Amino acid sequence: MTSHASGAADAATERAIENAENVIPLAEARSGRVPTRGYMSGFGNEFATEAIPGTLPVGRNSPQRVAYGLYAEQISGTAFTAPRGENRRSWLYRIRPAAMHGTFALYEGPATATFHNDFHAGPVTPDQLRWSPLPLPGAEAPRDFVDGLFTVAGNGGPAAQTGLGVHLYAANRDMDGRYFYDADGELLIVPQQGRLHIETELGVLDVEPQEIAVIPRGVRFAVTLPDGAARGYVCENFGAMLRLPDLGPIGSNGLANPRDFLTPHAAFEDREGELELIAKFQGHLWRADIAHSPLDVVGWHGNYAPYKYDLRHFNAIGSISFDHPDPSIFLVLHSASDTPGTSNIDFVIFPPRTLAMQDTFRPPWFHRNIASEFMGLVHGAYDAKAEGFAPGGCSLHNSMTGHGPDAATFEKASHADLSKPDVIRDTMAFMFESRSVIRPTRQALDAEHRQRDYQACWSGLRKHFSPPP
Ligand SMILES: O=C(O)Cc1cc(O)ccc1O
Ligand SMILES: [Fe+2]
Repeated sequence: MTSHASGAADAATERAIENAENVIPLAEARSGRVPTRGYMSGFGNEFATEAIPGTLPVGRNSPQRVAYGLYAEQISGTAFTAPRGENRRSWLYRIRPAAMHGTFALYEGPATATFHNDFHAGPVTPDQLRWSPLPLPGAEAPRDFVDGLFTVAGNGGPAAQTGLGVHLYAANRDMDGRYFYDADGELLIVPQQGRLHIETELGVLDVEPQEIAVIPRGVRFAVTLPDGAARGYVCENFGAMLRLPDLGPIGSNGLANPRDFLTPHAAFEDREGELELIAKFQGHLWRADIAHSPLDVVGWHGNYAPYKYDLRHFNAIGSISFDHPDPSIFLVLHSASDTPGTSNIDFVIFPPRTLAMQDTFRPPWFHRNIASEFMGLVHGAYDAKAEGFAPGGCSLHNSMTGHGPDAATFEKASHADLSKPDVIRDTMAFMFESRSVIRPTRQALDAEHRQRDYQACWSGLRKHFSPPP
């Protein structure tokens, strides 16, 4: 595969390529020979990046002829007339426009049955639910990132443009010659095991467990697995794009800091062949032939772009007096709803931190919330669950369903020595929280890896009541 200069390139183009100091071709990126390929720092910034210098037009977006014979194409992620502070769009300068592909037909592959938005219209159980990790596929039935997706739960949908899909992935095959885009939702990818090398139209994201990747609606990408196998979680956001929360009295720093969000430089491949484009559109998967790689954007500018973030950079803020605060202090990103303060999705993490609160039950309290909570564990142990919540596993506590520390955690924390701080190391749990009930899918309820005895973790809570005589 060559990454630049197709046979049709004219002499000026060849010269520009030879002289380029900033050429970051996808082939080299893929080979790992550009380890510090580099990202651009900031959240939602107006970025400008070109893999071949001179690609971006100056002073306009759509000149009569784009440099090097490229096509100009806009991708918008918000309404044209959205307020300036929320408006998201990018201009791509590419070898061929996104319009060029074969006719779509419904996809018929492993993911057809497992990756969808059928959030089970029937009665939804108010029980607490928990699952062990999704097993990795065997060598006899390899799955790539798309075919390895398994929908656990969700609400709303692409037609309503609100809600979320909660998916797991377990994969052991590269997407080779196969490209995917999701028109239904923005994808928040939370790797749990194995690195992901994500080549997108707008550049390459390399993510490892404890980092996240966000791919906006519509952006084409392919995933390869440097470690041979990978497992993790995906939140498909049907609503407003994820953004950083306001900080209120915390001030101008803290939680996830904007400079730690990284957007890739432009990188492209100039590849032709019998390739495949998979689209997710209105809850179904579609497939089309495509005779060239759609990852052919040589330069782009704008604020609609994929990014990654290392959760270990999260600046956790907590109580330094007493009481365990609400988990909203751990909010990384949220998708707003039409009701102020009530998110479509809150993405919350429980990172390493020190608990020093006095006269306080330090782990999460027993509670029932109006919001619904899907939790996953990327690494280590979670401080509300002594056993059973394994890395790669997940739990679902829907609206007004009682939950909290298991019996072992309650006994231990009720008698802990509070004169010393608890230094919680080596942990990374997270929550996709939603204002609406997160409806488990039929396949998740029936799955072998569902822990049907989950409620037993609270059955050992003894009666301690001893009223005064
Ligand atoms: O259920 C959970 O473990 C998540 C959670 C954590 C916390 O510290 C307070 C409330 C809450 O829902
Ligand atoms: Fe909770």
